[in-house]
Amino acid sequence: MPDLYVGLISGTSVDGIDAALVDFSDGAIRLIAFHYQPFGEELRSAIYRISQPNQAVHLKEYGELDCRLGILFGDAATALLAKANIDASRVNAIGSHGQTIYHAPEPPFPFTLQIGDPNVIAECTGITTVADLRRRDIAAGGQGAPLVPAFHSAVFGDSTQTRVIVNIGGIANITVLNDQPVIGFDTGPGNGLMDWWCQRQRQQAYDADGAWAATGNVHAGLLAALLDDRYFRSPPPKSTGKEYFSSAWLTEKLQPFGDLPPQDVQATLCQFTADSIAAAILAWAAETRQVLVCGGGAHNGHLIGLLEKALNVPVESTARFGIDPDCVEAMAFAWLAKRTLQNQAGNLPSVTGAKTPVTLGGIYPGNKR
Ligand SMILES: Nc1ncnc2c1ncn2[C@@H]1O[C@H](COP(=O)(O)OP(=O)(O)OP(=O)(O)O)[C@@H](O)[C@H]1O
Ligand SMILES: CC(=O)N[C@H]1[C@@H]2OC[C@@H](O2)[C@@H](O)[C@@H]1O[C@H](C)C(=O)O
Repeated sequence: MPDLYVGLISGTSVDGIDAALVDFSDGAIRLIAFHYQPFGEELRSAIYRISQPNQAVHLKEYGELDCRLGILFGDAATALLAKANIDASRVNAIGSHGQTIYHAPEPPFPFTLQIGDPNVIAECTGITTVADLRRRDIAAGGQGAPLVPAFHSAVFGDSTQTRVIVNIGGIANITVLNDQPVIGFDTGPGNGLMDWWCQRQRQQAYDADGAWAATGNVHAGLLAALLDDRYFRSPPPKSTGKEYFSSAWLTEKLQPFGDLPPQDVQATLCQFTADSIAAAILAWAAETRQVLVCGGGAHNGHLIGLLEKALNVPVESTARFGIDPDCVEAMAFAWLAKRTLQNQAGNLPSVTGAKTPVTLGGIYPGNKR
């Protein structure tokens, strides 16, 4: 009998909702269906606005967006199940990450905030919904992120060699898997700054395949300035977000290089992303011969080429292990929901820095009585 869970996430790129239907029966992890529901421009801007550091936000605006996203997450789950021709009553639970609008794990009052009201998701779908999956880890002294390394370990773990999983979303993170406790942390910007520059200069959501970056020249001075940041010098556990690596951060870094051609800036940002990921891998898994990439950055051939060059190791897609690179994060939240319902820990203290493993999230019951 299938053991079905749905995972839902909208990541830091704020492009839309990824929804995955996963079957965990017989100890396997099988993707049954995937659905992507893009956000419209107006919604993206509303999310951007509310996520700005130092932005005054009316509680009404916040509450409405929380509800609106709850409806959209519920719709995405419903569309996913329709695609798979699966009745909601057959799904054990939804694991919903929601949309991160702020991540500030620093003391004295660390917090992280994901919205997309799980009450609404449970009510719309009738399916028990597990959400708010980061804050218990923070309460236990952790960063609340990244959470996906535990899933990477379950799916890609191999104790005979060191394997590194790299997720390149808006922010990038790595997971180091071998016979030692899992290491995992955010390395810094993924596609986020390249996206912002591309949108500003070319009114395009992103630089497809890194083709525009490939036309520019890397500027050594700007590259050095970008890499000169305390985040890269600090050891894990660590996590970051677009609140830190923001457009304001980039604007300040660009200031002394005001007259650079825009394509050179893009080329340098792409090199910066590759170099900051490579430096993290070389610092914590220098021996690795196997690097697997997932997240949207896996489709940026120019970026992957730069990463391969910096590491001198082939960089392959997680597809090689049967997992579509665009589905990994959503599948992870299906997996985390199952852990929570079984009262099993979802965090890895070796990754997040939490004092103990903890069962993550809140449970919002569905309407199966
Ligand atoms: N064909 C492509 N060429 C280049 N880049 C691409 C391509 N397809 C997707 N991307 C990049 O991937 C991004 C989306 O990646 P993804 O969905 O993994 O991010 P996310 O999940 O929102 O982020 P995070 O993992 O930080 O939460 C896009 O914004 C774009 O920069
Ligand atoms: C706070 C937050 O939403 N963090 C994201 C973000 O996007 C990538 C990276 O930064 C990672 O730490 C995390 O997402 C994945 C799903 C994680 O928790 O592993």
